[in-house]
Amino acid sequence: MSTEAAGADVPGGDAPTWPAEFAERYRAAGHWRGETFGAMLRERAAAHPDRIAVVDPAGGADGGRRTWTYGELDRRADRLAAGLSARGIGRGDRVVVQLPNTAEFFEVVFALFRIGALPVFALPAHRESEIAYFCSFAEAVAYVIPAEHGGYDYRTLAATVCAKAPTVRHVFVAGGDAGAFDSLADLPAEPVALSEPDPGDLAFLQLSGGSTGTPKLIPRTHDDYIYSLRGSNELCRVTEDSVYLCVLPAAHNFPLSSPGTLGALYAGGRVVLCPSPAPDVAFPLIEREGVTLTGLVPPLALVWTEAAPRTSFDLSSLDVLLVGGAKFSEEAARRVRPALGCTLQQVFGMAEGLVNYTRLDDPAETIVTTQGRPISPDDEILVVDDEDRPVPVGATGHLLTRGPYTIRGYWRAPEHNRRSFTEDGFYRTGDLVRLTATGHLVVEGRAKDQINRGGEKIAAEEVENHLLAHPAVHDANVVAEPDPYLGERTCAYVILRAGAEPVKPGALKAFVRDRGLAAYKVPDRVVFTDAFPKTGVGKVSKKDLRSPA
Ligand SMILES: O=C(O)c1cccc(O)c1O
Repeated sequence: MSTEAAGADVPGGDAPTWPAEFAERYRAAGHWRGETFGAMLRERAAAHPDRIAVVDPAGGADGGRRTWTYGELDRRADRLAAGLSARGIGRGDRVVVQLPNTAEFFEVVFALFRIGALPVFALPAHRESEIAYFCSFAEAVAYVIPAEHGGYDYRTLAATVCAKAPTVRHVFVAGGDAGAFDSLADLPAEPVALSEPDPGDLAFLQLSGGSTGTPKLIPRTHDDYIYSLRGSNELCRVTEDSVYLCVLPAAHNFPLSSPGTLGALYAGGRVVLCPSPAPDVAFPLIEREGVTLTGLVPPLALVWTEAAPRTSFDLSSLDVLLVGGAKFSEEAARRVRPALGCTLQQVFGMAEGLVNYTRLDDPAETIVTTQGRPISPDDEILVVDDEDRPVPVGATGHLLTRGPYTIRGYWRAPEHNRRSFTEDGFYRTGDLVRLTATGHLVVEGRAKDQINRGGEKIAAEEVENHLLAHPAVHDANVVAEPDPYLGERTCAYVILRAGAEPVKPGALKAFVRDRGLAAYKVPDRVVFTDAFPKTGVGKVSKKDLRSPA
């Protein structure tokens, strides 16, 4: 294994990795098989070059349907890899990829995999604050954007980011007018010989929902991630006949890997990119493309469940609906099969690794009342109290986990890693769970300071820091409050400076938005207060802020 790229457990490495005896065990068990993403696509393309890999319903030159076969995706990845190499992008380089659900996402990502460069998976919703941070922290050499998407001009964002992050030498624009930057379409070149990365090398950096002021980067290897895909495919029964509809942002870990687009491609199946999660966009695609499975966050699952009984589109090809990202209420879960005519599969996962699924043949009660069990027999689960002592089965405690596809540390974050991992390498998920007698996990809440806004994770501290930058703000605390649709929304409790100019809630929200924060992180509600409730030792009690009663 190349210790440099994988970040060995040695001083100077970018991130801790698995100790040798664990790596050996995971290899011996057949979990890590020495596959890489680049070789995976090459093999699939050789085995079935003419089978369709990717359907982009609006990606054609005329705005119509565009399809790429495995052969074409493979050729495109090779040609783009050659073009990117010619621009000096090489092994281990970081490239921030912020693309919507379009076919180019896969062309770019597989080209980077071929080079051994690391995509950093940003979301289309991210703005200057997040992107400038990812680019600077990751010392990214390039940044890939659409020209425009959802009425937003990413070229303007890129100009700001470049001014703040001097390591970014290239901005590549996929589709549309590249403006001052380079068009992705101009890059492809005659394929060149590139040496395959090692399966133990990092493949990409995924984003953490996090609970700290700055998002953390998650280093995933080819070996570990491909194992999670293979395991997911087995549990979700993904085969070459599967058609996965990618509704959520393609870069997010859930639609990427659980089993997601990469799982579908691994199986030789088909990926259909959904440009919008709205039923009037997704339902016609399900009918036309014969979609067999998809993944949704709970608020979208509610919308689909309500819309399905009234639709004139034929949804009968849909076998499995995965729901995850936030807790799905039992009542909503019960409505899935009657409304959509498919099997619900709950998934409780995290970009750091561990993914749990209800099994397709679990009893109906288990499927609606639990968040499933781990993919792997080698996923180790501990449920502990505040002192790290195991709680009895059935009691609620902190979820700790270690296993063949769960990271041993964040990228370049040694101090944070000391808090987020135990000495023997268990990841402290920050989730509160209980285990049922059948070994299924039930998510009961969370201990980390995070808001889960319909599946979008928001670190309270990150938003608080932006509020604190306002001249009239003395102190701020951001907490979750219940929302019937999102599950949770954000509420910012703010103490204004004595004698400061009066400021309205709307002005504070606008202030945060103007600082370049993704819109989903802007507080839904701002409440002014004179004091925060305190705990016994005088710390702010977020628990009491959450339930003012
Ligand atoms: O991050 C998540 O919320 C998530 C949910 C479901 C499945 C996953 O893989 C995830 O990473």
